[in-house]
Amino acid sequence: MNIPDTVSNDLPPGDDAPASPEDDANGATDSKPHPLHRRLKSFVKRAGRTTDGQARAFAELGPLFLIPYTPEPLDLTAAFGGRAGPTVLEIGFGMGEATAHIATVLPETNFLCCEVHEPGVGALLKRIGEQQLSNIRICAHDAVDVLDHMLQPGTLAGVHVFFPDPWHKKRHNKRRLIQPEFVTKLAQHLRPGGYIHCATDWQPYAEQMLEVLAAEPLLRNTAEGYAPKPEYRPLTKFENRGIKLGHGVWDLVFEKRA
Ligand SMILES: C[S@@+](CC[C@H](N)C(=O)[O-])C[C@H]1O[C@@H](n2cnc3c(N)ncnc32)[C@H](O)[C@@H]1O
Repeated sequence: MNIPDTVSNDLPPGDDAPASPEDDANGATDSKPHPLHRRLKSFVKRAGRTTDGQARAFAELGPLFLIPYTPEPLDLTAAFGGRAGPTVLEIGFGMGEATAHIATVLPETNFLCCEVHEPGVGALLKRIGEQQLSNIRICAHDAVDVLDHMLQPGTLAGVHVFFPDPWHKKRHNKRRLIQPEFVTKLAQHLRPGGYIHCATDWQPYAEQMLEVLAAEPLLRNTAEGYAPKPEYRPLTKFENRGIKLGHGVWDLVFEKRA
């Protein structure tokens, strides 16, 4: 199926958008929440126009590939049309370029992919149609809720977190996805031998990732320090642009201990 597009909406992935209390629908503002009750809010919804092609993909493919968020355990095999297979959770796929590539090179794996940016969801649906992908399902919802309410501990074969919002400013660092409590939660949801693969082009965040992942007792590093880029992860347009500007990229791959 080839769904034509009319307007390119291949925006660079979201960056350090200013956070304000109004952005924060659930009230996790910068104003002193109790640390034990602070809820991770790792994104600010970006504006963005859904193209005609993306809208068509929503209408035609949404019913087949979108998993609605409900705070109840998800039957993963049923969600993938009866296809039992290892399931990888991707958090924040942006426009889905890497996601679609990886789903093609790892056809036996089921990918449950979370993204809150609507044009990105449309873009991935469009790629699913164009590339005839059957091993992706999308939950257009906060991955923190999905993990908390829809996924069972010990079930995931892997977690992909590629170029998560870096939240550069010190006072926004707490919005970073890769921080101790969330990594513990991710590790608990992995099956033994399952992996977490993170990548970033922001060195201070890479350093934080390495420190936090290495400190999680359920995990072990598959490399000494940063990992070589696994073959399945493609160099995206965004990453190539960065590399041309001389920016570094750091991959981290940690495995759940048996
Ligand atoms: C900087 S972009 C990177 C996108 C993509 N992984 C890439 O490499 O191009 C980070 C994305 O993560 C999404 N995101 C951040 N927190 C999220 C969450 N808790 N649940 C789902 N998506 C999230 C944002 O909407 C944004 O599109």
